[in-house]
Amino acid sequence: MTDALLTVDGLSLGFRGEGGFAHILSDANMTMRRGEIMGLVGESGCGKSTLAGAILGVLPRTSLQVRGGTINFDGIDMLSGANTRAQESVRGRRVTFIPQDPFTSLNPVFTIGQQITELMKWKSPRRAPGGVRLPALMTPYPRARRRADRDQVMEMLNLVQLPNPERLLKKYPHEVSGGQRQRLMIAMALLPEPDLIIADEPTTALDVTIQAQILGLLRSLATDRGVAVMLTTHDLGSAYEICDRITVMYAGQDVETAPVAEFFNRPTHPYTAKLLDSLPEGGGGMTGIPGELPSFYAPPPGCRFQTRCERMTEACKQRPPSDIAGPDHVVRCFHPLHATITDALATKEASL
Ligand SMILES: Nc1ncnc2c1ncn2[C@@H]1O[C@H](COP(=O)(O)OP(=O)(O)OP(=O)(O)O)[C@@H](O)[C@H]1O
Repeated sequence: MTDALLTVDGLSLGFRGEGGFAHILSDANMTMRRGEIMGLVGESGCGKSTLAGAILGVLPRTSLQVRGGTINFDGIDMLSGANTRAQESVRGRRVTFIPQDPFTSLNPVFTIGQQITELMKWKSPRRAPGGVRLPALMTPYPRARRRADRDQVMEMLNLVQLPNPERLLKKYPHEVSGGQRQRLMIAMALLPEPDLIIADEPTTALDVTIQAQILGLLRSLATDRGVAVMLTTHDLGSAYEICDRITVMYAGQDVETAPVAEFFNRPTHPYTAKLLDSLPEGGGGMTGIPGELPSFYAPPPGCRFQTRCERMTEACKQRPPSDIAGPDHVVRCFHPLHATITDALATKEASL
């Protein structure tokens, strides 16, 4: 795909723990295009945050083992150990992050202003990449850049509709509300002028009336600025409101990817259909699919969803289904729910 900004291809990784090796992602794939909002949805524990963490490079190094696959951001291999300088120039600058809980991501002992100044010192779009590396305290922050950065901060705080930005910068994190903190997080994610924002359930910690405002703000700012957003969420209602495409994860694998209208009108993987059926009226969380996720320590050969699927056959037990692509619609299933995809499957299987 020519317009791909981020490509995750066949990513398999996990953690070594007391119970053995936990296969958290197994042959996971996803693509992000410039300027789009992609929803990454699925039940709790299916690997959404782990995939986000792998892209951001924040998974615990001591227990993490990458067993295969690639993450490519705009031509940069984000997994290679030989590429750390290029990766550093991407993380926090070209790829930024909005956390689930804005309170724990701000340091309680520094004012908001001090924390934004620190962010801009290192991640401002005016900071020249590369150069000589000095210890943090000796790294200069020239006055002219500091002034231009501050102007940009004020403009951004206005854009995210935070009143009295001058006063806000003097406050400590505990002195502002959850909604204001999350607006601040959106501002901080946008300030480096990234190409991609990873938003990991950015509204879960907020009051339900504030959630829609925050997501609407994220959508409009991202669209205005042409920034891609990867939104991990349990909430299919929110994904419907703001996403262009949706990828469904199940047990560490992407099982279906489709444009948002097609996703809701023609769910094609049996798991997606069950997810949509399980929605309480009016949208909301995902509960109520009988059965459990398979063990991460000993995932079944074949399809991961087999034990919960009414369409399961012998083939599903024996080998993993491959991705079958319709136009712009990818599903990992031997028995998809729609004829167009089934036809594609038949053609592909016949040609093997
Ligand atoms: N460092 C780690 N060591 C061992 N297991 C881990 C580690 N990090 C995550 N896991 C496990 O990986 C699985 C997937 O977790 P992950 O947080 O990626 O899922 P998720 O889909 O984002 O869930 P949620 O929606 O609840 O945040 C979980 O079972 C989790 O316990």
